[in-house]
Amino acid sequence: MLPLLRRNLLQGTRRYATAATASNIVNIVEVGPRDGLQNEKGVIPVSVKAELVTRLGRAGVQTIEAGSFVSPKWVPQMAGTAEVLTQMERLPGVHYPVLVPNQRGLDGVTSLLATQPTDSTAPPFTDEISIFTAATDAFTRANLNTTIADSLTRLEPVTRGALDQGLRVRGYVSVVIACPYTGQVDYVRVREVAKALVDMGCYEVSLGDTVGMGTPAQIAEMLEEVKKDVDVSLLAGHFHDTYGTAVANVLTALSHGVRTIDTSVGGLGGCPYSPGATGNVATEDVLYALQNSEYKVAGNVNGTIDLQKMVDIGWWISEQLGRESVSRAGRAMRARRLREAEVKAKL
Ligand SMILES: CC(C)(COP(=O)([O-])OP(=O)([O-])OC[C@H]1O[C@@H](n2cnc3c(N)ncnc32)[C@H](O)[C@@H]1OP(=O)([O-])[O-])[C@@H](O)C(=O)NCCC(=O)NCCSC(=O)C[C@@](C)(O)CC(=O)[O-]
Repeated sequence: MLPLLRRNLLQGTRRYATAATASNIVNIVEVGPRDGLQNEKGVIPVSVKAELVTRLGRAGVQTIEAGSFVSPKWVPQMAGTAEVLTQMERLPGVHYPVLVPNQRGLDGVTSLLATQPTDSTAPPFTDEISIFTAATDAFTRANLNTTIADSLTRLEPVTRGALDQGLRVRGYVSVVIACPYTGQVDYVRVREVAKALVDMGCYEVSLGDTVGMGTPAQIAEMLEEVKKDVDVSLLAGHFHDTYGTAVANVLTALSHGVRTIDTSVGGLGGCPYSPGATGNVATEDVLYALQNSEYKVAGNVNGTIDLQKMVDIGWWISEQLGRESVSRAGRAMRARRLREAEVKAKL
């Protein structure tokens, strides 16, 4: 326990001790620029991706997953992440994690960091990587071309290498409820993989309902299983909204002591290896749902994240992609604003 505690302190883990003493502060990890955009069919210019990250930072988001150092043959939309990191505005104290699947990905991050002038007072291009695996071999094969066991063996030296150069490491476990290839998932497997990632050195493990099929009852059961081996303060929830249960799943996770939630502005996204899955729960929907609740979302605009700005960003990026925002709160708030403007214009 002690080495783990020390490592988490070093890595600046999002903090509180146990569910019983959990604070009411909710941390948002905005994954729109990565999970949101990775599934797009068309090519998205680097300038648009960089502007998206910049806008999210200005809206008060404290952690923004900025892209991936993965094979462009596997996920073409994430090509150019190094350029995104150099072009976007980087704000002090804001984390910009990037997804890394292997040593080659970490080498890309290391090379980029080496180009940062040593006398620069600007925040680093990034201070965090995210590694990822899954709770089934079938999904791991589709996503990483290997098994769970091999992925963990590969990721161990990557994690060590990242920690050695002072980077924080976050872990993902995909398909924690259902797998698009093998169906219902064994939550014991989720617990084992999550524990392996924590033991490896991850300061936090994000549990992904990749397919977006999970119901609140299933999320609760899965979390209670994982919590047998992993302290809830080290867990995050990552819920896709395919069946419309994502906000309910967020509330369930919070009631089970989870205090970090991955969200995607405008409800962008899907997973290239989970056919039919829709985007992550929309950031705007989570911010809206948590208003006037016992929870307070952490952020850098008046101590929180600016919901109106997020609605505008959700619409802006959706229009860049040639469609409308799918955030329910984003749509309703914009419609209301337009209606009010019309009424005012008639006066
Ligand atoms: C891991 C590999 C590379 C294995 O793929 P592989 O084909 O077994 O690997 P390889 O070593 O044979 O490499 C294939 C080619 O990719 C290159 N390559 C190899 N590595 C890199 C790298 N890091 N960056 C750039 N290029 C790379 C490598 O050099 C080679 O190029 P070639 O010789 O053919 O020209 C591949 O499977 C991969 O990139 N997978 C990433 C898939 C991915 O990004 N999925 C989406 C993210 S996960 C997700 O969305 C779920 C999550 C996190 O959101 C949570 C949830 O919702 O559940």
